Amino acid sequence: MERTPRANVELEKVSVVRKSTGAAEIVLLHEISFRAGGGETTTIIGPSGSGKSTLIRLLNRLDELSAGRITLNGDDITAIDPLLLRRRVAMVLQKPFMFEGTVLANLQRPFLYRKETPPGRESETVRRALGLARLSTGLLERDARSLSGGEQQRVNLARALINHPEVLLLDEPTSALDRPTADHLAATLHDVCRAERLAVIMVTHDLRLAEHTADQLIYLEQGRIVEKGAAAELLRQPQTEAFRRFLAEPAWEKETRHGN
Ligand SMILES: Nc1ncnc2c1ncn2[C@@H]1O[C@H](COP(=O)(O)OP(=O)(O)OP(=O)(O)O)[C@@H](O)[C@H]1O
Repeated sequence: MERTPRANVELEKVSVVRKSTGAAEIVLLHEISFRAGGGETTTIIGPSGSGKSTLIRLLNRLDELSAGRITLNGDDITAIDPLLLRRRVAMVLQKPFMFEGTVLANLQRPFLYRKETPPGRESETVRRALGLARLSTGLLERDARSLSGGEQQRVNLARALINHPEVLLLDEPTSALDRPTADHLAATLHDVCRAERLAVIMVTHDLRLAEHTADQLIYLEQGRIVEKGAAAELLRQPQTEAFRRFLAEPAWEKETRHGN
């Protein structure tokens, strides 16, 4: 079977500055630097409005940076065609999004979009994607919109993985799911990341998800990295008062995203 190449995403002093409604400029991200490697999960946490979604959206060019550089295996991502980039850097959003039609039609969608022959229900491509997302083949003919939230999020994951991406971006992947479903998805993500040697970069408010899946943890406040390091260590022993306070807030993992 095809082996996904080991990815290496590197951000060097990445800043994002936008004009606010007046003439003033606002800094959404300030000189963010980190490396995310294949087979590892990098989890980004921080208070609402700290820039987490902006950061993750830079990585497949849904947003553009103002300064600095992002490379994928050494190549500047601005030099990669955005459609090709999004094939290499797949994304799963907070709310599952299902196109009209069956689960199979949803999995075939990326191929049709690129005007390629879609893989059939018996193909290795479809079976592999279902297997990675831990979905049963019995669901293939079901109307995708009739599935439960957890099943839909797994179809999203299967659709994201069907093109053998090198990087998987996840923006609050469990926030629309109940606790047991979220825990199952977390276990799946952990296994997929290791098995496919994917660089997983995830934004979450879910402390359990961070504890169970993160290798590297990044804590953002007001667009700046406040803490960065091995997740298990940082969660056990925060280095800054700001992060300690954030972790101690009882409500932070229950908070849901607004906007975007
Ligand atoms: N294009 C833009 N122009 C001006 N301000 C923006 C723009 N996009 C985002 N912002 C602001 O930048 C800040 C960071 O937004 P972002 O969505 O990245 O935060 P977040 O950490 O993901 O927040 P949450 O956890 O609430 O989703 C917010 O204050 C937001 O209102």
